[in-house]
Amino acid sequence: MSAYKNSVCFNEARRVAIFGGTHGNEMSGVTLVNLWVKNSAEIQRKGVETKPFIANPKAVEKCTRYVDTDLNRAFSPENLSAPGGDDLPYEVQRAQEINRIFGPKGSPEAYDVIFDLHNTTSNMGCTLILESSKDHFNLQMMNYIKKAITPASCLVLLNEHPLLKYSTSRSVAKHPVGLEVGPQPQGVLRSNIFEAMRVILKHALDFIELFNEGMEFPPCTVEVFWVSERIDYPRDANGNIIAMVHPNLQDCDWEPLNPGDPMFQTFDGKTIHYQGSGTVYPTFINEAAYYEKQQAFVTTRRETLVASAIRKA
Ligand SMILES: CC(=O)N[C@@H](CC(=O)O)C(=O)O
Ligand SMILES: [Zn+2]
Repeated sequence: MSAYKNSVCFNEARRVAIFGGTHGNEMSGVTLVNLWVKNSAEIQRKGVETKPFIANPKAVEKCTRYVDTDLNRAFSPENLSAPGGDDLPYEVQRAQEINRIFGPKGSPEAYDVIFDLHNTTSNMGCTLILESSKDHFNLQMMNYIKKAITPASCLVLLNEHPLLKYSTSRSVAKHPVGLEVGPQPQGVLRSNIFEAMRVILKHALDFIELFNEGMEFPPCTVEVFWVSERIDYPRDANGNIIAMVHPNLQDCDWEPLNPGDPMFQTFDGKTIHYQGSGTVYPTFINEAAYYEKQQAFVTTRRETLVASAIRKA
């Protein structure tokens, strides 16, 4: 039957959703999803039902990240089972609603794939975000997309960390995929960023169609950047920021940062150096939405993962 030994089987991915506006001020995803709600021809594929969906309509209306609390942190078991109805924060109510429509999270009824479209103010380019190093379906999808968009490139950020992982909107699906494209200011549309996002989605949906048609994908390797540490801005005793991202680091997402390299510049011009033990790859450098989260950037380690061959069950 299979051309490869140890091929991992997955069910066909028949139910796919594309979320835009999980954050209401990230305009590429909001705009693409609104377009596709009007006319979904571009995102339909044989044997797949793809649903475009505005995840946080109230935040989109106000062009703000969220109304009460960050929707992309709201899908914890506690929130999803919280009683309280109308008294709950808006985004917790919305998370419960999304979980009813696309989940329940962790159940066999859940959607197969959710693509969640985000923009960053950081100079990250095209970034696909995964939550598990063991999801061979998603790893194969990453390999397919990377090859398909050559000579353009996209990197894979793996957010699998006991403390830094958070409960995302897309985590409701069996195979959650984040797509983060930048740099783009909040509330702004840039054509290059919009088009880059659109192209990635096209290839991702092509992959799903091919998989459902029975194509087998041979074993491969995928380079990932594995989240390792959150770095906050230097602060005074009152919690106020006392330094900015150093000019040598600003916009240098994914470039190696070595012990001793400049990291921050204080308001009186002093340089603060990176004190880690080895080379890391910083990303989400100076992301606007992360000031409230006490995060100046996140460090990652570069690793090569092996993806097993996959085929449909
Ligand atoms: C800038 C931004 O919103 N980034 C996303 C990343 C993700 O989707 O995992 C977030 O913090 O929710
Ligand atoms: Zn976002």
